[in-house]
Amino acid sequence: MVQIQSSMDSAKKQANPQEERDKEIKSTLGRIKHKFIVMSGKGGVGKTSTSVNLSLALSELGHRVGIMDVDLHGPDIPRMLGLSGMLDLGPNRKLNPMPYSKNLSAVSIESLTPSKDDAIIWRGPVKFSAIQQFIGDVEWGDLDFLLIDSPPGTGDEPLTVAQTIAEAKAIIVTTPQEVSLADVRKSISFCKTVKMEIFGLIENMSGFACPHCQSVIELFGSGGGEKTAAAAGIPFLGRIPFDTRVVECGDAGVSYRKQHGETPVSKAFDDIAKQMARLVQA
Ligand SMILES: Nc1ncnc2c1ncn2[C@@H]1O[C@H](COP(=O)(O)OP(=O)(O)OP(=O)(O)O)[C@@H](O)[C@H]1O
Repeated sequence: MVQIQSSMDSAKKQANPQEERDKEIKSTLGRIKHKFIVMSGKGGVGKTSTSVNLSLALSELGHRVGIMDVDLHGPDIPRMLGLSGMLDLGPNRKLNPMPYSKNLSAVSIESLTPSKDDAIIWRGPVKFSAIQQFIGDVEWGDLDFLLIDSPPGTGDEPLTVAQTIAEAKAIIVTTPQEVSLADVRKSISFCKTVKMEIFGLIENMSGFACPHCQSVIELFGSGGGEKTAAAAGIPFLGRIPFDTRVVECGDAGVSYRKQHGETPVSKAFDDIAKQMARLVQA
């Protein structure tokens, strides 16, 4: 937290820190066209993998994309993108995101801690303040899409994003099993309570795409996400099959689409990215 702390040092901020922070957040967000928070009711459903692969797909369509995690307890974005190191402070004392490619850059709360294995133990109000500061202190420049990966559930992190970025829309990720879908309904209720628009729902690990014959086996069932979305009256964005190579690529920090080209998984992400681009224009 050294850099983030130092950017708070000006006398002006000390005079009225919240007002100054609100101004910084407004100016940072003013240059970002579409902001999304990627949520899930339950852990391990592939929310971070979805955020990363969707960001890659959007950036390859030519959109300028930023990806950020506010998962203070398990920030995995840099690892999945093969990025490491600390964030730099720019000349205006703002944090520079880590470039991944021409169109994609990333920031993670992890990049502010000296060791990747350091656990962050913060309580609600401290988290709220740190996340707000983190959002305001990043110099993204002009972006078409910002994807914010939040921890599972409906705790402080998604609440802070909802309260800080009024125009953020939620993308909810689920797996097809009933146990995940029950938690999705809690996420839907959370969004309604905090008045955050739900952009859509994605069903991940929806069938197993056999790497040998490319046929799809319904591992955890399929279609529950679409039914849940229809029942809640929210858009269904698509299904992503289970593919063991997603795990290998995520663990190795390499891009799935670069490594494996056109597969049912890359096609699913491409289709969702195209749909997102189309829907935000509508
Ligand atoms: N479509 C998929 N096919 C196969 N494995 C997947 C798929 N999506 C995600 N995974 C794997 O599932 C595991 C959990 O994924 P991920 O970390 O993205 O979930 P998460 O919802 O962000 O978890 P967390 O609870 O940490 O927030 C990872 O090992 C990831 O590689």
